[in-house]
Amino acid sequence: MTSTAHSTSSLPQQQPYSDQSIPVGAPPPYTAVDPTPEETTIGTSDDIDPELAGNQAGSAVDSETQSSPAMPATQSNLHQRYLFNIFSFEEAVVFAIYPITVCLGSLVSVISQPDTYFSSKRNFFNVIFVKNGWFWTTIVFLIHCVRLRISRPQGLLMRYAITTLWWYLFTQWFFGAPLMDRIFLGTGGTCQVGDRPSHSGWTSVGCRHAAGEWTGGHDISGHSFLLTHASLFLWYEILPVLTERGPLARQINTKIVMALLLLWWWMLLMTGIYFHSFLEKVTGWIMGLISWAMLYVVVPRVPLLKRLFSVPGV
Ligand SMILES: CCCCCCCC/C=C\CCCCCCCC(=O)SCCNC(=O)CCNC(=O)[C@H](O)C(C)(C)COP(=O)(O)OP(=O)(O)OC[C@H]1O[C@@H](n2cnc3c(N)ncnc32)[C@H](O)[C@@H]1OP(=O)(O)O
Repeated sequence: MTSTAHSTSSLPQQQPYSDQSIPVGAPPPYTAVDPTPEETTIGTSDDIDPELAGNQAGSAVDSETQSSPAMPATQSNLHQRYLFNIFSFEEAVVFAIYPITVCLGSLVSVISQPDTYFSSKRNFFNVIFVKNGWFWTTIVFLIHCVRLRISRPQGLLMRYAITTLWWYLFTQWFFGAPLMDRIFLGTGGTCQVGDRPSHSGWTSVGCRHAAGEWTGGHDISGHSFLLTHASLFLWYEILPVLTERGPLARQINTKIVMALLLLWWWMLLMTGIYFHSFLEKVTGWIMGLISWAMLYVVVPRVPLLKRLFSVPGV
């Protein structure tokens, strides 16, 4: 995600993603306006369809090795990065949304906790959407992907696989009980049925089935985790499309992704107001950063991994 300066005399149509409706030979919609010999593009060459890139995509231009010190000041400012070179401006904003929301929700909860539709665990959006949150995130991610024209989809599949794996290990199964339940039990938590610890209470799901009370340990907020984890994944996949402001950004597919992101944000705010302690929500948020940090912060800085995962926007 570093700013890139490609010599585009041989790469006239590099773009992060291609719209299938754009004819071959049409002007490149996702390159910087006012192209210069040192035109700036967003996206890895691995994502580019060779058809649209004039069969030059295979020549894998590495954005880090190609960064030109001679890049015009106006363009380099446009792609300025912040905080140890981790964030572009848009990424910093997206990243900040979630800790701010957790803090805001927690602040509201201290002031007052009004009884509303969303204070009920049985509310429609919780039961249908968040409780099946990875399913919906997957569907919406597919909706985003089907309109992209990507020459080598392995990177995209691997990014989804890693993100899914971390969700699975943390919330569903980690060689037995999921990580979030192991942390709860390891910090002194038990499943109390009546006044006795239950033997079926090795997982929060098992405890619920035994009509027990999951109590005593550090109960990391699964909602805080899932909503942060899924949102950062979707944001980082869609940001290159949004920041280019091309035709893809106006497609219904983009709007569907944004609608789910809005719902995830709202539900995180509700979690902030009505559920868990502040520390449990903060640790949920931190755990929700792990695969994002790996895929979108570490991977782009290791050339081999960067090529393997072809992270968009990098
Ligand atoms: C050219 C290509 C073309 C391709 C075309 C292809 C087409 C293909 C078509 C189709 C393919 C489809 C493929 C799909 C594949 C999908 C794969 C999957 O992913 S399947 C898995 C789905 N499973 C999930 O998604 C589970 C997600 N849920 C979880 O992980 C957990 O439930 C989690 C982490 C969300 C929460 O766990 P907690 O609820 O037990 O724990 P806490 O968050 O700590 O909450 C404690 C209590 O507080 C409430 N709470 C917290 N925040 C709340 C809030 N905001 N509102 C209400 N209640 C809240 C909770 O409800 C909970 O209550 P209480 O214990 O249940 O009674």
